Amino acid sequence: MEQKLIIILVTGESCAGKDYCADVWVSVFIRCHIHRSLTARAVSISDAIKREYAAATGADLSRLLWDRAYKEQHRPALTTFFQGEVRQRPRLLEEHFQNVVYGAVDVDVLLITGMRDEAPVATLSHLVPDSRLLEVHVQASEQTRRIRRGCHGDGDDNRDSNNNGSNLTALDYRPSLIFDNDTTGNEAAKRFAEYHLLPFVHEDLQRLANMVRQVPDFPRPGIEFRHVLGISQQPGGLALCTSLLQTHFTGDWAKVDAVACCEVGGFVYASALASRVDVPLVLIREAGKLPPPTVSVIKPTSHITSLASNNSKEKRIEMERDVVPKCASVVVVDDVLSTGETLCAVLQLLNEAGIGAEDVSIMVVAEFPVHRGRELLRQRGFGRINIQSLLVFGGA
Ligand SMILES: O=P(O)(O)OC[C@H]1O[C@H](OP(=O)(O)OP(=O)(O)O)[C@H](O)[C@@H]1O
Ligand SMILES: Nc1ncnc2[nH]cnc12
Repeated sequence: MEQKLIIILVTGESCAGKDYCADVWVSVFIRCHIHRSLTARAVSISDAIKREYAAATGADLSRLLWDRAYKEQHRPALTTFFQGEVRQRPRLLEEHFQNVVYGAVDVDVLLITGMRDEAPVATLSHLVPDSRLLEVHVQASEQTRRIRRGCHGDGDDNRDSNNNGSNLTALDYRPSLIFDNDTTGNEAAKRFAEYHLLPFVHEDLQRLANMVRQVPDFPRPGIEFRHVLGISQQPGGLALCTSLLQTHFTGDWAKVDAVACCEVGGFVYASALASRVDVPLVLIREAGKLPPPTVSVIKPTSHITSLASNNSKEKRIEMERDVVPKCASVVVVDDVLSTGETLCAVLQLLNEAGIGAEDVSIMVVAEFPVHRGRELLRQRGFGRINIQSLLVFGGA
């Protein structure tokens, strides 16, 4: 497969069925015929701490991994050990995550269970900048989980018992996808994977990626520029990109009131998409170009503009104040997400116009995780917004 590895973090409360679902999804990827032959594997990140605990205490590792009663006996000591390690090694999660990923360089799709940390895509994606990192949150009702707890284990581990109760309402961020795992059997999980996960390995995404020309040493030596806007200059490029933006959106276009975009790159893809889904545009321009009344905010320079020009400095952007009703549902579309400064400014501007983060989704054509845009958005209070990207690129 030419596309890079996809990493899916399968999260959720204990006994929601994370390990079960991860195994079902592995089999869906392996059997899918969209691609010639995909390899997929599920790995539990919490095995690492069990390994370290066994080495430190002499406990039997294979029984810790496979013998539920034995693991239960060791649970309090394992939890204390884990907490002590986290205190001494604040980057324990990153270390374990990287070890799991490096241990699976041979697979195309890696599913990681056993992770209970806040907003893992925002905090970890820069560590795997060439890969698409997704979080699928598996949830089940209290009653279902109680029944499952009685029947079988679900990879309950020290992270589970440490966790301060991550049900979705308590999450102050938004997982990429949510799977309701309340029914018995694997049919619903299979359908979920076919509908929501397989699109990420569809060849059309690779076709789109192939339309992005790489330009070495532009705009500065050492930068491998990806000409994302150039997709629209390729034969069929704009149509393909528009159709992928439409189909990859996890919301319902019928409930969207407007597509918002910031000049200049955003205008190209947002206009084509808005026309296709028949939704009006909200145009955001540099201050002084739109007629009053407007609202405006400061926009710091984007990553690429700050590299391109020595005297680049922040500007104001604005939109017409009454172009979209307050509390309307808005999808923000941009060509690139890199540092996230542009999207933060757009979200602040929408907020000035009466559109809160709860009514906004974001779609970008390409994301550069190395610049940690998702983390910036989260730190600025936009962590609950759904951000979807068609392409993921590493590099500077
Ligand atoms: O995440 P960020 O670091 O903010 O980068 C992303 C922004 O960079 C580019 O715009 P730019 O400001 O360079 O202007 P342009 O669209 O007019 O080229 C791109 O169109 C995005 O809007
Ligand atoms: N390498 C790159 N190419 C194009 N746009 C970018 N934005 C951030 N990094 C970029």
